[in-house]
Amino acid sequence: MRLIIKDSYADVAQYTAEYVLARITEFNPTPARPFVLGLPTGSSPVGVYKKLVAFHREGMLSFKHVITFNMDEYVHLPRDHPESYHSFMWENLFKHVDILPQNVNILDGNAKDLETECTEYEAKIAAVGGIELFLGGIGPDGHIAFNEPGSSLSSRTRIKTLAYETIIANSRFFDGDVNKVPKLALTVGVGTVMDAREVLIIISGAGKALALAKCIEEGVNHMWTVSAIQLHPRGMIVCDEDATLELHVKTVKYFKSIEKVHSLLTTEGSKVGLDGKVRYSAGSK
Ligand SMILES: N[C@@H]1[C@@H](O)[C@H](O)[C@@H](COP(=O)(O)O)O[C@@H]1O
Repeated sequence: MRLIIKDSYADVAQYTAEYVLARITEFNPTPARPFVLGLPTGSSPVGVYKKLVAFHREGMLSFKHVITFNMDEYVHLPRDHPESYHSFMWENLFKHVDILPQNVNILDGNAKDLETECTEYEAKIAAVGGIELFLGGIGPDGHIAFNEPGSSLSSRTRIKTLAYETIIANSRFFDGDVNKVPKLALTVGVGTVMDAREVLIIISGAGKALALAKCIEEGVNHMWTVSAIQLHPRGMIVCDEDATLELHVKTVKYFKSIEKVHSLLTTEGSKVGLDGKVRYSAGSK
């Protein structure tokens, strides 16, 4: 697993958006071979979405052949409620880019039969060949999507009762009133996220520091569902310095050194040696 540590949230957003841009660009999606992208809501991806919109406006990125699947949605919150995840996604990303509405998939928390809605969601993901890249965030208790502590690490899309801690955390979007926060949600499972060919989790702020430490320095554990990423062949966490507060200095230095060596292997980085000295200048043999 890669842990990329950036100075600030702004750098996390920039890095993640550039990563998504690069992956879609190199995939070169077509109608017959679309790029399938998993997406989160919450404050963590907001800066990423702003950058993706900017790339689109600059003509660098098209969503024409991108199919998206969102992670989750509240149950029985009207779709047009300002805090529904439908509203969030259209406001923050979809209405600003050229995605085809029929390519947007968000669980319907008002479906007549919620269980069927979940089963069909999994079937839809499978029908388009699975998810290429799943972006995610986490809650302070280390949950991905709405996979609260204790969720099975092989769980699939289903109805989930929210943990009290999550209800409190999300009350900031509902006038600070816990009573207004829906208590149930539909969510992809940990297994659904981990089935993606690549998983990138954004973690920022001191409030997520304990969860990051549990995920990086301890074992895979259903009480910190994000830790399942340790088993993923292409898992990556992009975090800011604040989120590293609970990590050992040794851990932070280790992952930073890995990224330093990694950047040396790229064309740009290869001009500078591990000692920081320029090995050759552009144009030299
Ligand atoms: N279901 C969502 C998660 O998918 C999200 O990762 C989390 C963190 O939100 P934020 O990024 O605002 O901290 O919020 C909710 O619980």
